[in-house]
Amino acid sequence: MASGRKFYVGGNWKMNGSHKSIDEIVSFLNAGPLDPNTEVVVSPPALYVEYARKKLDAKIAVAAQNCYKVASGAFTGDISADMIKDCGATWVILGHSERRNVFGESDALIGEKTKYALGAGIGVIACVGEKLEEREANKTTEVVFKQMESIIANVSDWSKVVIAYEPVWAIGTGKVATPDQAQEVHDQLRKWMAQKVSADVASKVRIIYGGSVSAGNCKELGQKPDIDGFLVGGAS
Ligand SMILES: O=C[C@H](O)COP(=O)(O)O
Repeated sequence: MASGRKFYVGGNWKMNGSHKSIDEIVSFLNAGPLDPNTEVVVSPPALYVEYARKKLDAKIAVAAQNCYKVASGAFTGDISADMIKDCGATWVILGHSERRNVFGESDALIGEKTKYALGAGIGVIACVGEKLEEREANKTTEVVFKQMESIIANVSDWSKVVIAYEPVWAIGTGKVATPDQAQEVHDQLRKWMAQKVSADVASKVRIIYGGSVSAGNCKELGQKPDIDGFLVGGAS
């Protein structure tokens, strides 16, 4: 971490949890102590967003894991940014690799969702990342920049966006990117942002890393100058 960007740590619980397990995590988190220089956000499944929000201390923010691109309508099974806000959460994760690769979400749809969520007053954790075969074919930046194009075209307020670089090959595999591998992509992303958006936005936007982050490896990763936090799955 460097240059005044507040460290950001998100816990993405994915499709896991119950009232009982959430109660346990909430008591642990509420008991703290939390570093006041770190923004902490937890992301329960949608059904538990409001429950977690009501139980957690105000110093811990809540994020939904996904939402659709409009306020309401005939979209069975989905939720909107307006509903997330109504339930007291302030962030949404969009473009997670599981949404892209399991549910087939496109860059264009993720861009539209980003635009709508920001407009509705919800912050966006925008996820990008390459698959193993793309990294092995030296296409990491090509892939990540393409995913980013649809996001930057839809951002109205960069102070409400956190970028999560999550190499797909590192997610849930125990195969964490080395601090140098992650730093390299974060640095390239920040330079790309400086060119495509502005030097000011590039210097202020938080770029967090996700993919097999644990208590054991987070310290070394977090010391890299362009790693501004984490999106943690299993370990959260
Ligand atoms: O959103 C979190 C990422 O998918 C990382 O998951 P993981 O920590 O289980 O590898």
